[in-house]
Amino acid sequence: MFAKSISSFFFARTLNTTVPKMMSSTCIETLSAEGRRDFYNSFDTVLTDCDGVLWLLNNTIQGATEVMNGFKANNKKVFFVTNNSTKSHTQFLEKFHTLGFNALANEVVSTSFLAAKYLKANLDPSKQVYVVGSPAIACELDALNIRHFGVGEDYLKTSVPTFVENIKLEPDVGAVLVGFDEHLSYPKLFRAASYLKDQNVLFVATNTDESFPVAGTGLVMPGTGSLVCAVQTCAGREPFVVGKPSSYICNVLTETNKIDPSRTLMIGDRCNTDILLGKRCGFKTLLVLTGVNSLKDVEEWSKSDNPKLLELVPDYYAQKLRVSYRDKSDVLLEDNLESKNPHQLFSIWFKKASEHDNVRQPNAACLATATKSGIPSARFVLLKAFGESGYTFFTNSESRKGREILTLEFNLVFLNRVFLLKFLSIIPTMEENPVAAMTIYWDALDRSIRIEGAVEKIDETESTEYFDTRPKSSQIGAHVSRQSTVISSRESFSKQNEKLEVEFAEKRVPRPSYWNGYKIIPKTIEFWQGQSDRLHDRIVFERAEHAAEKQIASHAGENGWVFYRLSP
Ligand SMILES: Cc1ncc(COP(=O)(O)O)c(C=O)c1O
Repeated sequence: MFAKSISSFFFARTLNTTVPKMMSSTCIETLSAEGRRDFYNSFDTVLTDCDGVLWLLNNTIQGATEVMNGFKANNKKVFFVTNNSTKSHTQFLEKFHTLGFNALANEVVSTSFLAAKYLKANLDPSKQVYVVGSPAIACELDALNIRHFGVGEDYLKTSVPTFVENIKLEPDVGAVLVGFDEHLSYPKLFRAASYLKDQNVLFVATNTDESFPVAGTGLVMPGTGSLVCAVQTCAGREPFVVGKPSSYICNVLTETNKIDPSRTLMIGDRCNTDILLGKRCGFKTLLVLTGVNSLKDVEEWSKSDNPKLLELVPDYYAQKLRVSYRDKSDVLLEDNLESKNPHQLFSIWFKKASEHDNVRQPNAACLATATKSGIPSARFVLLKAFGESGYTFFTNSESRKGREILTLEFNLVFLNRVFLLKFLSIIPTMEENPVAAMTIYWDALDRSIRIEGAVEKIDETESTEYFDTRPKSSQIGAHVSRQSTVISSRESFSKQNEKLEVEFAEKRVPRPSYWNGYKIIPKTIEFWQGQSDRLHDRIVFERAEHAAEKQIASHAGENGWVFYRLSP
């Protein structure tokens, strides 16, 4: 039978990502390949949030490393911006490397680092900092020679009145810095509020993330925002926040880097920190749905007329970070083609398309035919088998394509005088031109394959065998439809269908003689792959004898094929 039957692919495939439409956010995953390319080329700097975008706790979110490393490989400037103050710069860098991200020290921006930087610039050097926070903050303050105290346990060991009687405040505190502190206690709040009573004491907070969902548990982890709020309430003052959504981060980044806001993308999972930062700084914003906020949140905000909520709506959203563009290193090179036999290469590409969630019908192929005088026509058919012996599709031989690809077998019949009259009564003019071109395009993969060659009718027993495997409704349809002829109405056609359904209810439906399989015997097979920078790849396989005739400089393929590259 068929060299490689692909019948298993054609019925059962459904698109399993149904992405709702929104008024003001664009879903990246539903953009065309061209649209994704335009999006990809619209920025050259990327700021990404970490937790919820790149990882969840200590586990990388699948696809994130490829995307981030791909940005860098494509010469995009990348900054990893996290509100998490519980790790020092060095600890973050270690985490990035352990999880496979190619991060450099100057690309990692954490709030412990930002807070230390802010205090270095604004604190009187003779003063010290009271820290409600983690050892990571202490580490960053040490690195900039800023004196500090307060990190660690400080629990109430006596009654409150005794504590109040005995408390001693340090005389030279110039700032109170609040970050994530697992030892937050009444004495710490007491001290912080008391230092902040002096309006000259700076009040700095790393970030204000309220809480985090603990994935799959229903638990809520209080974030630094709740600690900051406690201090803020008793101190009666608002802090200066260094973390997202404060644009302080951008001031720091632009000190040493040239950043064009209109060509910068901010990626995040939380809208009131990540997306808001992007909006405030004039960046493009992309929300990924792997963390805090959901599409439902965004949909609600988009409908609101509250400007504060509308500001949280991202420009783009995606289910997750994944490679939807092509990395510069992912090019088709003559030396590393997955096969030098075009049929095998077709098979490899076809398998990939078939396994892709967003390719609904991998075997839909546009078939172009032409009349003898060269008038072209094209339509989609389903490719049912492929391989060395040809690329097979089935059709009604009396349809327009059927008449145009009228094969040698019909021509011989044509020479027979008896059949001549019968034949001419079906086809008034001679239209045959038994060559065809077939093009497949897989948008989700940004790949296309073009096949050109002579067309042959396949053996009738093969057509019957395949016809017998089709659903009964399709078999009856083949009898009802005199393809490409004019019909008076849909109704008359449906009636005929109903009639045949009754007639064949208990019977096998025979293959109509005019329903046949055809195969293109490829002379050339071109493999096209889109590239983000528009330098697309085109590799053409051609039978060696034809290429030799044309004197094309080519590479040796397998099984009598050669291949060469065409300019895109
Ligand atoms: C204490 C703390 N603060 C802030 C964050 C938010 O980090 P990001 O800005 O990377 O989402 C986290 C995430 O784990 C955290 O644990």
